[in-house]
Amino acid sequence: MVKVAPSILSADFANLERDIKLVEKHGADYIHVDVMDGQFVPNVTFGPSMVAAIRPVTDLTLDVHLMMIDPERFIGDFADAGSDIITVHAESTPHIHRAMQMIKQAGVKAGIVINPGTPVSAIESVLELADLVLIMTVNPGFGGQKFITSCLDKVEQLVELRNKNDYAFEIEIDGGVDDQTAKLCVAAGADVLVAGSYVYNSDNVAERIAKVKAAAIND
Ligand SMILES: O=C(CO)[C@@H](O)[C@H](O)COP(=O)(O)O
Ligand SMILES: [Co+2]
Repeated sequence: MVKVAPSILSADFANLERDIKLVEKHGADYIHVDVMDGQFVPNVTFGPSMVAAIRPVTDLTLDVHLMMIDPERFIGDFADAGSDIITVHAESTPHIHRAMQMIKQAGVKAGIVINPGTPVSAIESVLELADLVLIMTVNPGFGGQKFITSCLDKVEQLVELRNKNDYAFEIEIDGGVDDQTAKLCVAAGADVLVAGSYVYNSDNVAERIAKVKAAAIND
């Protein structure tokens, strides 16, 4: 069954502990933490102290998505804060291989992520280091945007590369996931689906998580 990673970007920041426990109770697999620096993306969110604050609140995997310029500067801090996966953008540093090495050396799972405008070929040389490959299906910076279907071609390419080379990374999709787009993601070969507004902007979080997971069963 596909894993679901609710993004706390769409949670109630004044009630974050409650909102994290709510999705944990209703079948979430990871907690997706969107870190934005106001430079790589036109929005500002959390730093390492937020990861440290939510670490004791949940046993779920903390899946930390760094949308920041030169993320190498903060990998140690995010690792020390209790991140389980740290994912860096290929577009965010000239030293992406070093950034991935640093994450692994810190004892954390290493993720690589590409924007809608970046091809899979840009990350082929670091796939051997990756525990997770994240495909953005919106331009990063905000929740609640429309899913860009053409990005799913990249998921199919990654499945092929993983098979051909015996890589072990999970394929995660982020942006515009709902009960309908989730079916397309699963059909393309995704293992983990981030869902922010679809899960949290609802009175029935349990049903929303169940509907995303059901995408794997219906297809
Ligand atoms: O990384 C990002 C946005 O940059 C995401 O993780 C969003 O938080 C997903 O939100 P929805 O598109 O699911 O509302
Ligand atoms: Co994200």
